Amino acid sequence: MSATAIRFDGVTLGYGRRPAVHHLNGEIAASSLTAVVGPNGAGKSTLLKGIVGTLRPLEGHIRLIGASNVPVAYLPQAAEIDRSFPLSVYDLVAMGLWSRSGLFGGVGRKDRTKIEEALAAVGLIGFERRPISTLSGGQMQRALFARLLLQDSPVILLDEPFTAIDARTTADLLDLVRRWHAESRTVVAVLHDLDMVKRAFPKTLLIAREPVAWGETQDVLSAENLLKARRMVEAYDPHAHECHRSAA
Ligand SMILES: Nc1ncnc2c1ncn2[C@@H]1O[C@H](COP(=O)(O)OP(=O)(O)OP(=O)(O)O)[C@@H](O)[C@H]1O
Repeated sequence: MSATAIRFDGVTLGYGRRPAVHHLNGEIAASSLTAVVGPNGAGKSTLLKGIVGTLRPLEGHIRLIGASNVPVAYLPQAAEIDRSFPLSVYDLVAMGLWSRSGLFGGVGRKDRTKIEEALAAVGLIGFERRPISTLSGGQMQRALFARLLLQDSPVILLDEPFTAIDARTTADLLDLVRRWHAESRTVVAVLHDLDMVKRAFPKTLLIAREPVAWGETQDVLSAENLLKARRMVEAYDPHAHECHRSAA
């Protein structure tokens, strides 16, 4: 696994001309396990979309350092996934191989073994033929984690992966996150459960439209920083079109 860092240079991300996240400079270290936290509307999902590349920065650059042309594995928020699409669990999980084999690469014997291993790792053996529309929220999240396993990417981004998921499923999926970290992948997760962040995520980026604190989790999650983040989001003018502050 080639260790990959994520570098931000003067990054502003937004929609139209409206900035949602700005003044972002720094690096998510290769092989680190980082939580992104902040109040609602702080720009956490926007940041992940910028790293994946579905949202291009209005200013500045986001670069992956260490891996060239490797697709980032990305789990969007559950609300963004269309579950009415007629797809079986097996096919959903197999899609994880597309980034490597291509859409029309076909699924060979080795691939079938990998798919079965991924289904076993998330406890979904026996669910292969089930349409995804019939899965519970937790089962769907297990299937999506199996797809991430097959993507085998050095960079994995998770947007609120444990929201509305029961304790057992959360524990199982958190074990996979720990496994990815042990394999030296760079893992970034948007989370709201600060107790979980303190327990399981060594690094944290606290944002409120711009970075408030970034570093060791125990330093970042101080009462003072959390209050500052809340006030910054509350004070933010949603109608502002441009930011006149220097990006430095
Ligand atoms: N597609 C979009 N078009 C226009 N504005 C958007 C779009 N997506 C997000 N925004 C705005 O960008 C800002 C940041 O949103 P974002 O979803 O990144 O926040 P978040 O920190 O992930 O919030 P939450 O914790 O509620 O999921 C918000 O003001 C939001 O309304």
